[in-house]
Amino acid sequence: MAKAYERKHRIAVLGGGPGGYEAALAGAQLGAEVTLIERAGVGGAAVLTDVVPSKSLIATAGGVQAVRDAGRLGVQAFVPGAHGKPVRPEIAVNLAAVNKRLLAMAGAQSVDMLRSLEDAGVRVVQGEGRLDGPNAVLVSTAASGGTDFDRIEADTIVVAVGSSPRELDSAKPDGERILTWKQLYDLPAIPDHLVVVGSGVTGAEFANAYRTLGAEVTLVSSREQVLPGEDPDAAAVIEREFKRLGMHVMSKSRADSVVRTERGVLVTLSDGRTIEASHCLMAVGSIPNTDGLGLEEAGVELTDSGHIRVNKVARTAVPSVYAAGDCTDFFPLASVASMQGRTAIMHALGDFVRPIDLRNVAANVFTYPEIATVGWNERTLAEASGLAQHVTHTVPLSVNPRAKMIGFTDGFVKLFAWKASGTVIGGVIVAHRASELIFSLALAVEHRLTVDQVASAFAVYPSMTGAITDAARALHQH
Ligand SMILES: Cc1cc2nc3c(=O)[nH]c(=O)nc-3n(C[C@H](O)[C@H](O)[C@H](O)COP(=O)(O)OP(=O)(O)OC[C@H]3O[C@@H](n4cnc5c(N)ncnc54)[C@H](O)[C@@H]3O)c2cc1C
Ligand SMILES: NC(=O)c1ccc[n+]([C@@H]2O[C@H](COP(=O)([O-])OP(=O)(O)OC[C@H]3O[C@@H](n4cnc5c(N)ncnc54)[C@H](O)[C@@H]3O)[C@@H](O)[C@H]2O)c1
Repeated sequence: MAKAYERKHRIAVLGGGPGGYEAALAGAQLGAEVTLIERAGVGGAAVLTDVVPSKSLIATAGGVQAVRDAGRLGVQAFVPGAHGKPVRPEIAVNLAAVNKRLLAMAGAQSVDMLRSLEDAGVRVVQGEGRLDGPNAVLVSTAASGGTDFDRIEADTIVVAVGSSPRELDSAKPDGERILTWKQLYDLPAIPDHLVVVGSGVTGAEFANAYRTLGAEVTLVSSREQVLPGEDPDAAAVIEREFKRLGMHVMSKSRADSVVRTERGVLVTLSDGRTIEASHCLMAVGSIPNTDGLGLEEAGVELTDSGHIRVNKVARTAVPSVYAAGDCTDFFPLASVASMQGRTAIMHALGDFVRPIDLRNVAANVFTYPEIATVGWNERTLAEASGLAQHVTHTVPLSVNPRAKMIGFTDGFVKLFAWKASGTVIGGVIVAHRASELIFSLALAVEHRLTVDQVASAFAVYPSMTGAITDAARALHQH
């Protein structure tokens, strides 16, 4: 057998979502022999069932919202009714057509990604994989015409198997009326009344989108405020907006059970109250797909929740096994999965590696308005109180000229900086398309710019980014 340095480094990647995809591409780019094993489709849950379909549905809801908001700018639509009296036309959404469009888009993106892998020289094997010790993967390929078990030996294994919706025994999804977020795209029409259980990011995004598309929506939120993981001021703006949209928000309420009735569903809360509705979406979190993968047998350490423990370069407790994405104990975000996948391979192959700093991750909640965040936040700063002192400033969008012009003033830009040095350490933007505005703050946080450096960059006039430079200017220390 050739010595390790005389032959190509062999990499086996388990799972083809953002984590596995990026790992495989990076491996091929660095000259390794890469095999990627995927049981469903390249792109993973991110492309096929989670990020791409949900953000496409939200884009349609955004279209509806834009038509409704046009009145604020003086745009009116009417058709002549009886006796020439103007009648307002109704907005109609053909959900079957919307779902068809977004599933086609997701499928096409998966095919594009498969082609990119193949063009890069990655061998893609369709099948269900599991570890056979720290240097081999067993793949069941019978369903796709291969041998029952292929054994792929590897110098490095990257596990990127993602996660699945958490299911409650007392509220089992049936794919028709009681649904996980993966089953929403079979709906032929907008539900009459959708109960959304769980007000984390997934629940909040879907509740917002379906309400905007015309469904009656009840959001069952176990906490005092929706979006408990977000900046409290930002979550308050969203909750206000939900109520303005006519959503029923039931705070401090837990769903005990959800059952089918003749006409729909019956949701029973832990305090005994009940809600009758046509459909129920369960958005109560995820569990990692790490069961039965031979991980612990190979020496890989898991947390109590079944997530794979990894360090900042995505390495597990076993030197030859790395892990990326939702199956790890890092943030469950597509961008983080990709970064972990790339970092794992660069580390394994001895290339330049920058350890991942979770604090610098930019994230976005695709509600209307959106909440974009990066860096330190009020909670992490409170936990670290006494260690360091910070200053903060908030600019409401109601004073931003561009926001006023486009008729959208419900939001703000909040900046955090160290008091002594003026270094920007975090920010929150609540705005229409906040996801497109946060990058400037992500750059500032990642590269430790000071508030004065941010303030001295030109922002276009008029623009929402003007609120970022305004906030930075307000934090100038003299
Ligand atoms: C509704 C929703 C919306 C979201 N929106 C966003 C967003 O806007 N932005 C964002 O950054 N994140 C978003 N996320 C999170 C994002 O989807 C995940 O962080 C991302 O999918 C993680 O990528 P991954 O590579 O870890 O796993 P996945 O995308 O889950 O891919 C894992 C792959 O592994 C395969 N697999 C599993 N087990 C095996 C096995 N034994 N053998 C072979 N293959 C296997 C699966 O088939 C799957 O294709 C959203 C999540 C949800 C639920
Ligand atoms: N825009 C995005 O980037 C995006 C979108 C969706 C998800 N995600 C990722 O997925 C992660 C998980 O988000 P999530 O919302 O799916 O899960 P989550 O675990 O963050 O939220 C689930 C919520 O459901 C509540 N809950 C649990 N059981 C309940 C019950 N019986 N009744 C009422 N409420 C109950 C929990 O208290 C929790 O607040 C996010 O942190 C994010 O990283 C990202």
